[in-house]
Amino acid sequence: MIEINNVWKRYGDNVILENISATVKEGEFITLVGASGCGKSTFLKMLLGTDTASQGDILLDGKPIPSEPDAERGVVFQQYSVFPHLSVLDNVVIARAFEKTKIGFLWGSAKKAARTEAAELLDIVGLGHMQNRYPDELSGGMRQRLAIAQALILKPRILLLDEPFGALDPGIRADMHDLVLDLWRKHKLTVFMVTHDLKEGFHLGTRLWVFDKRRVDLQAPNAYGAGITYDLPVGVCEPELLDEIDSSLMVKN
Ligand SMILES: Nc1ncnc2c1ncn2[C@@H]1O[C@H](COP(=O)(O)OP(=O)(O)OP(=O)(O)O)[C@@H](O)[C@H]1O
Repeated sequence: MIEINNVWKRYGDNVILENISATVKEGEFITLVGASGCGKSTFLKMLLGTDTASQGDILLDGKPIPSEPDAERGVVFQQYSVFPHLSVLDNVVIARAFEKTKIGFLWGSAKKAARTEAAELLDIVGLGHMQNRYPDELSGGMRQRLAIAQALILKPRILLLDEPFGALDPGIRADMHDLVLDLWRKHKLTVFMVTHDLKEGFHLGTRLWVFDKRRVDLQAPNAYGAGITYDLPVGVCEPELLDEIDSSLMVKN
């Protein structure tokens, strides 16, 4: 489904990502971990289409990934991306409205259908009872549920999650894990999720990627970028390897 071929990303002389190659099948759930600033978000942006590779290519079903975001790729960021002046329900409806009309407004039966669909999704993410409330009345976990509902109303095949639960308490995070795993299975999504938490990476999904620099020049710290140093199936990792990765990330984070 997705082929990443010798992808490099540079900003000026600063090499961020270096020679990344990987193949991802439909339905995989990949968690990405790596030191702060190593280029995980940049990588997600290239999958989303808001940033482009400096070299190499990313193919989706054999074709270059579209250079603009589209409904195939839904995204949820750590920073809440909700509209404060709209109700919870309208925040989900507007995501559909922008997709359909570019001006973010629906009429008649299209509006009714979008409202029904949005209400169903809010039930699924556990916000059915908050439909008429406003974002500032929601907790952090609830706002992330809302952001997930906004992404899902576009029926994406690929869900990109950039540290979506980083700001949440551990108990709420566990609930969100269950939600994301449930949605992944039910909607047969392909998921890429950035996390700072290696344990979260090993708990969720099917495959863990560790981003790190393979080579370092102390005189020129920006001369080399990060690659995928570990590509591991989730759940079968030796505890020693987990410790090894954990300590290498702790040194750099
Ligand atoms: N538009 C840009 N122009 C120049 N440099 C950029 C730009 N976007 C990101 N960078 C740089 O690219 C590097 C990687 O940033 P990125 O946000 O991808 O890292 P990250 O691994 O997601 O970090 P964190 O875990 O802290 O969120 C950083 O050094 C950042 O300053």
